[in-house]
Amino acid sequence: MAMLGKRRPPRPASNKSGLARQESAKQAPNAETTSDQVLTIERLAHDGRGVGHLPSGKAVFVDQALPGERVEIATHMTRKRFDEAHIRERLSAAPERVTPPCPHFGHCGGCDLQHMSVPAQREHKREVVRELLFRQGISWQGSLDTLKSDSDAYRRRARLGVNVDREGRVLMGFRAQRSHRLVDIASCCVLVPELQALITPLRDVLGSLKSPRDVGHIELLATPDTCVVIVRQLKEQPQDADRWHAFANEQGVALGMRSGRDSAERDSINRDNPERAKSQAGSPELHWVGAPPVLNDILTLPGCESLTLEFSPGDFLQVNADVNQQMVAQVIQWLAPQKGQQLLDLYAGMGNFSLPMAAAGAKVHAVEGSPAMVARLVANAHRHQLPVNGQQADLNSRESVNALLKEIPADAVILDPPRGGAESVCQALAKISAKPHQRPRIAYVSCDPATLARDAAHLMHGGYRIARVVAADMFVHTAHMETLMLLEPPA
Ligand SMILES: C[S@@+](CC[C@H](N)C(=O)[O-])C[C@H]1O[C@@H](n2cnc3c(N)ncnc32)[C@H](O)[C@@H]1O
Repeated sequence: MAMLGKRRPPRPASNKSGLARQESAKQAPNAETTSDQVLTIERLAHDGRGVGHLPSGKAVFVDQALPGERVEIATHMTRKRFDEAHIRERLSAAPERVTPPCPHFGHCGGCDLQHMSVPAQREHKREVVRELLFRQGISWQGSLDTLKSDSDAYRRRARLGVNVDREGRVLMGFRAQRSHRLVDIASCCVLVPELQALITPLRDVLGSLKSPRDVGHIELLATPDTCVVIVRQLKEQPQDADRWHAFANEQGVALGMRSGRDSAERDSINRDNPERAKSQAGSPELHWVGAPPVLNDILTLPGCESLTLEFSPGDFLQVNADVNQQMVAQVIQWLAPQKGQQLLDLYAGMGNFSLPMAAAGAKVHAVEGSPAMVARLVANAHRHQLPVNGQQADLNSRESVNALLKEIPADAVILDPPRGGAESVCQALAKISAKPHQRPRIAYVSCDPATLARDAAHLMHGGYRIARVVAADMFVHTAHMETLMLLEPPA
């Protein structure tokens, strides 16, 4: 169902815009007042911006514009090959346009697609997958369904920046799009309800602090049994500590403090994972106020007892619990592990795929880069008495990957890499020197369809074929997505 045509040269890991390459940019002089043009939007870019063309043929990426709309634009950035603009006046509206549910949409950079209906967002994401595969010479003619949740209030983890402006007002929120400017928020409709309920009390406590300037950011996390608030306190302030303790008691949340200056330490495994690197790199040690909470994720999958996975605050956690369970169920359904089959779970984290696969009968060898997460994964498997072997390895290293594939001949492989993808692993799997029918089936779970397409092309050049593709709407109202792909070895 997927045809492999002439292949374009591999593209670098995508930037968020899906544009071919970063170019030097110039702020358009007086763009706000002088550069008004009327355009018809032709299509959506990967990041959800509308794309139109000036009479000269130059492309323009327009914030919050939808295909078919006529818009008068104001250019805010000019580049050599394209401009970037926003809508000055919308002259017509596309049928997919809806009123954004959040009052902060357009200022806050947390969401980029709230002006589109959710079905249209999902169609756009499916198109992105098809197009990125096509760019790698892969024409996917098969179905492309979407795993989705009924609720848009999905985000069980968030990091809110804190700042004090020139007038002395305390701001708490997310960064504006393509900017470091903090947007003050009074609500956030994509957070799970337990975290939404903390926004006003957090604003109140921040407003009552003697030194709000000494708060860097606040991390929020909701598990099935508890809510966690971790405060990054840049300088210890004992008088403010009391206020935080009172907040934790009133709200019934577990409170952690990271106080003091950043250390210079960097966790090398986080280099490929900017989100986690940001939240962990060099942060001072975490101190719990009161007893440390036990953080659990609970997987309830069809035909399987529920599985409890314990984790620590800095660990990778799939942000949308409902869609995550559907992804795990999908991978189990595709690989249909038989008793005794050997499975390799690569980029295994705390065992989100390893444990359910072992519970379904497979012998699992799980590989993860972070030593702390390997320990967590092994402990989680041990608690459930499941046959999971944990190994720490850098899966970007060709030597490690080649040794691993030689040592553990697998019936099936799960890949769930960070945004940079799993190029070394896929290049090695493409060259594996087993008889075709002994080569493993591969379930690839990706958070960047551009690197997935690149890696799928490597596998197809090694004889693999794409059997199934599914999009997972893990991050509703944003241009981010997960994509699942099943690749079969040659018959
Ligand atoms: C997208 S997460 C997936 C985790 C897990 N499969 C899950 O579903 O929760 C990617 C994982 O890859 C790990 N990782 C990042 N770079 C790595 C590398 N070079 N080698 C091995 N693991 C790496 C991260 O620590 C993280 O746990």
